[in-house]
Amino acid sequence: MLSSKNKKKWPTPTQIAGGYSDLLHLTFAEVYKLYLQIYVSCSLTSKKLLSYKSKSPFFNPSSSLVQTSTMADTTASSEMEKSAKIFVAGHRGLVGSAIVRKLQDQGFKNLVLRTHSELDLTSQSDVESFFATEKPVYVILAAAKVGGIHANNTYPADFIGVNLQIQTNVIHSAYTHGVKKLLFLGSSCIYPKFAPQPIPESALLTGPLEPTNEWYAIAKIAGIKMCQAYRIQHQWDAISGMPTNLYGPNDNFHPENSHVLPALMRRFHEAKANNADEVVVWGSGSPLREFLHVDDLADACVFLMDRYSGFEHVNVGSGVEVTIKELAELVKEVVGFKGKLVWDCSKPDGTPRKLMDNSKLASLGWTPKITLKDGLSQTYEWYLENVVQKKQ
Ligand SMILES: NC(=O)C1=CN([C@@H]2O[C@H](COP(=O)(O)OP(=O)(O)OC[C@H]3O[C@@H](n4cnc5c(N)ncnc54)[C@H](OP(=O)(O)O)[C@@H]3O)[C@@H](O)[C@H]2O)C=CC1
Ligand SMILES: C[C@H]1O[C@H](OP(=O)(O)OP(=O)(O)OC[C@H]2O[C@@H](n3cnc4c(=O)[nH]c(N)nc43)[C@H](O)[C@@H]2O)[C@@H](O)[C@@H](O)C1=O
Repeated sequence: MLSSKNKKKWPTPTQIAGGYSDLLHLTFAEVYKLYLQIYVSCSLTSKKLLSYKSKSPFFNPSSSLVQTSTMADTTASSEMEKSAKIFVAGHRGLVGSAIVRKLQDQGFKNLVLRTHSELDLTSQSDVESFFATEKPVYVILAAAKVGGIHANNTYPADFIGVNLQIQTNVIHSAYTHGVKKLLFLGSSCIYPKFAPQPIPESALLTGPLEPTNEWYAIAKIAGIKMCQAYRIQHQWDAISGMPTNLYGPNDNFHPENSHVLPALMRRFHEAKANNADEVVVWGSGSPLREFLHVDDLADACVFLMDRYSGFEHVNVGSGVEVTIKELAELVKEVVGFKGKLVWDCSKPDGTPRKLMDNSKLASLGWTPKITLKDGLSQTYEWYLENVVQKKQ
């Protein structure tokens, strides 16, 4: 509310109209009317804005609404019970499979898992009856339409549509059927193309997105906002983690639709196997990317489920970035390809740099463990055993 103290400092309408009527070549009455219109409209807007600000955690995280609604701001979290039923959505993907490994390592035995063909998460009625029947206690949402720069750029309708459907169905049904806590996973592409580096969580919605993946990014931003909205309105414990570029076992090694790291691993491997002289790499090689091994991400996801219950999403990165050229040289070395690199500049570079600011997660007590070099060697071994040998 505008205080009466502030109001008294304003000149009276008569003073204003008298002072400006000559200057503006208007009659005293015209200036007086104009002033009153501006004054009324400004004070109404201020009142509306101040009333919104006093209720909104975006403007005022310590507002009374936030204080009385325990879920809207950060609250104490408790560890997941080892016997609790946990639904890991997308358990056969890169992230979901790593989360299942991590949970099993930690002694969680009551996991509920469904393949895409057993449960299509884009079907609202199927998701609804799954939750009604299974009644999981915790949900980790790692099912999504995912792909690299080419896939994102080529299938924008799928990337926005499928992701909005999956996350809306799962988040809403999880809430409706009494799930205790849900973790939603977004991606570093939610941030503006030219965000400050390293990118803090607060950079969300501060500038235009990278065009090659804006459709996917908009869906992911909607997921974060949906979790926040359910926290505010329903005091429900939905949290969001934003992973950087990931890699590891069970990645997608498709030649066009995958992310850069698995794409290059496959291309270098096939070039080596075929004694090729050169390998084509997309773009200029100058973009910077931060890579995190998926086992580190899985560890962070379980950590967040156990220890974090906050309104704001949390970045999950490695803190280490390389240029695409450096990455290509590293993958080439790990695979043992001896030929040369050729750059295809007709392909998009995407965002020039996206290094996450990981200080929030670090301050909670989590840090990554796997170096890029070790992670690459381990992933290549996995690729040889699980993709190459299975084809033969
Ligand atoms: N990979 C990366 O570099 C990054 C990933 N992330 C996020 O992590 C999460 C997981 O990604 P990732 O593991 O890489 O993706 P994957 O493509 O490896 O796995 C996605 C999983 O979701 C399942 N899925 C897709 N659509 C449906 C559907 N309609 N119904 C049921 N299941 C479905 C897939 O099953 P199926 O294969 O059978 O279709 C698959 O198991 C996503 O939210 C993604 O945004 C964030 C940052 C980086
Ligand atoms: C995780 C994140 O991943 C996507 O964003 P991205 O980081 O741009 O993803 P990318 O791994 O596909 O490319 C990284 C860089 O690498 C270059 N590059 C070289 N050669 C190949 C190549 O052969 N394949 C691919 N894919 N890229 C190549 C490529 O030109 C680009 O400069 C989002 O769409 C979205 O999915 C998302 O959130």
